[in-house]
Amino acid sequence: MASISFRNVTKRYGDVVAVDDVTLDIRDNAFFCLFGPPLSGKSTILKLILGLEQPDAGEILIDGRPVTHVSPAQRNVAMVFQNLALFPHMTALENVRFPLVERRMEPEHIRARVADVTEKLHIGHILHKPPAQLSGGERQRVAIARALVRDPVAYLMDDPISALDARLREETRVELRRIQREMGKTLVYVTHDQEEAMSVADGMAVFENGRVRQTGTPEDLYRRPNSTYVAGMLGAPAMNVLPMELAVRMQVADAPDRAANLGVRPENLRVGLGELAEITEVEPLGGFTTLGLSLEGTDLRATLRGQPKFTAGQKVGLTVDPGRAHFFDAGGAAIAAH
Ligand SMILES: Nc1ncnc2c1ncn2[C@@H]1O[C@H](COP(=O)(O)OP(=O)(O)OP(=O)(O)O)[C@@H](O)[C@H]1O
Repeated sequence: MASISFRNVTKRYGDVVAVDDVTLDIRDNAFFCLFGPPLSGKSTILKLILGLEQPDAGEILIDGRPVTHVSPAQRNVAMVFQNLALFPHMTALENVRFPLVERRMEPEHIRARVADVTEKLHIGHILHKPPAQLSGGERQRVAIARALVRDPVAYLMDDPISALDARLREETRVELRRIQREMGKTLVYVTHDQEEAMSVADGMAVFENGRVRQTGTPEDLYRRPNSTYVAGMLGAPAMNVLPMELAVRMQVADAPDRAANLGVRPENLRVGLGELAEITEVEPLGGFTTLGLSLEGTDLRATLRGQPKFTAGQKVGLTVDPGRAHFFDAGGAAIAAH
């Protein structure tokens, strides 16, 4: 079990600042997501935790102890590599046992550890098979079992399910959530998929260009983004952001004087009778419908429940759900409503 903290950590590769003055607290036993676009520094954070890279400045603590001079092996943090990293000539069981055999552990201890981990991962019935005879999801679980059998203090995953198709991804992330809870271990998980991060994480950090823009629970970040950047990264369709000159036409109350832009999530935009905006697109998605709207040339999106009877070309009125408006200053920082 372990908490992991970064204190003003910077890591450079030549002129590139991969991680820029990052301060971060990952609590013990958390499912913590590092979320951000490509090249924003997420994988470098994992390498720093593992000890494969050293920070140029700042300090990393595992369970409150600085680890700058602690070797990767002594840190006892496990990286769960993707399924390709399984040994193809070994059965699933031999793969899972491997880290313990390599450490010359007692056979009795190995048996007990392997039984415990394979039971929690529900892979007892496939242990006799070689990786080539396993499905993508099964291979992933065997890879996780091999990482966990060592009993690390925390485990790390770098975008582990991005190669799977959409349905398998959904199933696997539910499974990962269950495994993490049952193992009772800190999991640091890199993803660039906002839906994945929102659905599995108890805590997350949103990255931009090596910097942490905001940390919190997914719900916190969704409800109270500190900037247009974070607001735009979470939620699909993305939050609508429009200049206050336009927003006043929707009669938004409580706008602070400094507000330069209004942010409103598609599900908080009310579409009704009126002449304010024009519907440009109707996208029925079963349980809900997404509308494309044009407000004086600015494109907006609204998400409505069910399949309301709107058609493209129709004029409509727009208002914002009370208390659901976000305000941002000219630099994109969030400001509180009056
Ligand atoms: N070994 C390295 N040598 C030089 N530059 C590197 C090295 N590793 C990472 N970088 C650079 O550091 C920055 C951050 O990269 P990193 O891989 O941490 O981002 P990421 O958010 O994990 O991206 P992705 O989602 O694409 O994996 C990038 O500009 C990258 O090119």
